[in-house]
Amino acid sequence: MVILSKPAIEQFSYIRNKQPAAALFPPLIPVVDLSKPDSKHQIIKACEEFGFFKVINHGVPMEFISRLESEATKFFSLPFCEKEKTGQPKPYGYGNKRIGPNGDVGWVEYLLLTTNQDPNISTENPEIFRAALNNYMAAVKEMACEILEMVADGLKIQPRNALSKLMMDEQSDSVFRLNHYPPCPDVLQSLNSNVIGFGEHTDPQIISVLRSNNTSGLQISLKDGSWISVPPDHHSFFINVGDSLQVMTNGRFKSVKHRVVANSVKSRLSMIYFCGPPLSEKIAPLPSLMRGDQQSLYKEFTWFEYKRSAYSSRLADNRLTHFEKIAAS
Ligand SMILES: C=C1C[C@]23C[C@H]1CC[C@H]2[C@@]12CCC[C@@](C)(C(=O)O1)[C@H]2[C@@H]3C(=O)O
Ligand SMILES: O=C(O)CCC(=O)C(=O)O
Ligand SMILES: [Fe+2]
Repeated sequence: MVILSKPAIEQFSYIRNKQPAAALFPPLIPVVDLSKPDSKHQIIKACEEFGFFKVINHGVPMEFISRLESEATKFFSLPFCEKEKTGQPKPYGYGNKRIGPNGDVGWVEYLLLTTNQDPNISTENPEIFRAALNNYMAAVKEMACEILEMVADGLKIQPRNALSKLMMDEQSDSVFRLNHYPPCPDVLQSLNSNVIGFGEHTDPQIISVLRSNNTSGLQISLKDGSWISVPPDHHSFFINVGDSLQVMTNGRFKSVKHRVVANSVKSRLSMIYFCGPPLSEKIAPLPSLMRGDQQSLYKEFTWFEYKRSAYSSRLADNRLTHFEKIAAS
């Protein structure tokens, strides 16, 4: 049995201030069936209202998903000293509890990988892990590309690949993350508060494509500041609008604030493909979305500049505000 001393208990973050609870009947998370002809309109609506939606009939073979899940489970079950051999996430590698370089602490361990280089994961059979990763990432990338083309279509942006080409570019700075949230011992879950698995934040990229096992924990924040739990569904994917897409739509879409709370019984395993543009890409509202003399709400910046700023500010900060033009008073 593991006995946790008081200082060890105190180092984790809890949800202290209870935000307004979502209404008695919280809104249902939009579900987009990618095989339906009107899915682009549903995507636009969901991006405007929630910055978040679930996709079904996505075309990613269940076999690819299960294989990667099983490889990731094997990896996270290794003793710490084995996992550590993968190297720290500087920027890519194995991380434990410290979420990113800022000292934010979560009840989580993870592998952070780049999507355009074979990773060096320390497992018994790295070749099998790599093959599972490559199959999964290629299929998810294709689906993400299709979704971004539907977004462009739905917004009447020309050409259709104006958004998708950024993540399809050879130089795209996309990242892939495997998160493992072990069951959190009850001693850490004090009355009325939950241990944080991953602190609240928005994803800085264009969109993120998330798949998890059947364990709950993911929550999204609604426009009124309340939080709702996302019912897990291991057959589907969840799409987050990221900060970059908020800027490219000049604020018409909002990036979704989300977090993960620890579960006391089951472990949660999530795999997330973060679709990023090339580092040198200018992140700015798409010209075809700007009507008449409409101005950009944001200053000019590149993905490199935004990423640097996101990594140096703390998780919960509304980091896009540094890039907003100050409204004339
Ligand atoms: C505290 C952190 C940890 C960061 C950077 C910084 C703020 C936002 C985090 C994320 C969140 C989305 C995925 C990720 C890969 C990203 O791009 O931004 C994460 C990154 C990391 O895990 O390194
Ligand atoms: O693990 C999850 O379900 C979400 C984690 C997350 O938001 C992230 O890694 O950016
Ligand atoms: Fe996230």
